[in-house]
Amino acid sequence: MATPKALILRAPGTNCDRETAFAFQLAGGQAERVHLNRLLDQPSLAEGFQILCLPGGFSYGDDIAAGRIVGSQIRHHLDDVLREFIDAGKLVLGICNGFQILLKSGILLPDSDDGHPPATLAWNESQRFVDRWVHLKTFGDKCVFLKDIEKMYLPVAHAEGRFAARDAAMLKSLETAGQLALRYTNAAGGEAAFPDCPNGAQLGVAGACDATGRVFGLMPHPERHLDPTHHPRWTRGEAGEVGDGLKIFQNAVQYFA
Ligand SMILES: NC(=O)CC[C@H](N)C(=O)O
Repeated sequence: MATPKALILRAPGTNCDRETAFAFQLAGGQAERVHLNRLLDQPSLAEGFQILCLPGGFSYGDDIAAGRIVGSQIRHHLDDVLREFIDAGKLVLGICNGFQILLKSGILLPDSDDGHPPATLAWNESQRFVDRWVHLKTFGDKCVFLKDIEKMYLPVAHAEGRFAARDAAMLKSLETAGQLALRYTNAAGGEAAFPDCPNGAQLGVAGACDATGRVFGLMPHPERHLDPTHHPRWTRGEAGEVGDGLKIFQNAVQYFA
């Protein structure tokens, strides 16, 4: 098919939309930044795109909770549009604030029977905004965006990133289903304690996908490690040939090849 097009959905306070659009272009796709109000006004706009991406930032100033307001807008006004998008075999990616939105909207994980989300991203255990580079490891092969990726080194920058399922049974069922696809590790690839796990997430979860593997949210920022020179120690020869984050965008674009 023709080059896939990514809709980068931005809202007041989004601050990673340009970098994210650039990432999709670098990966061989096309990208257009679309304001949430435009999509609310004209939901059929989504039909012209194959990928929908919610980028990072502080949408609506993180008021009430990070991602809550855009999450509610989607829940009440765009749920059908996104469901149709996903049912058509298309891809949805949420980065950091986008991951928070995907969980709060019920798009990534369907609500439990009592109408509440089965998992959320709570305040970091430290109660502080954490901004650092983290080691990551993938689990299973369900997630389309993580195809052929084993590990990555990416930056995180968030205050509300602690993945928490509502109870142990839910956590277990997500784990068994292979949906807890991305986890923090220490530098040796082992289990991560603070600060390698920057937020106290259950099982060190850094990213999760839906049951189809085509909807994925992650706390780290792949768009901030596209080029080897983004690596904090590239001058010491520690970076690879390309930035670790690029592969996620390439996987999305190549999915439609
Ligand atoms: N980088 C981001 O997207 C930050 C997300 C959100 N504003 C938080 O601090 O948790």
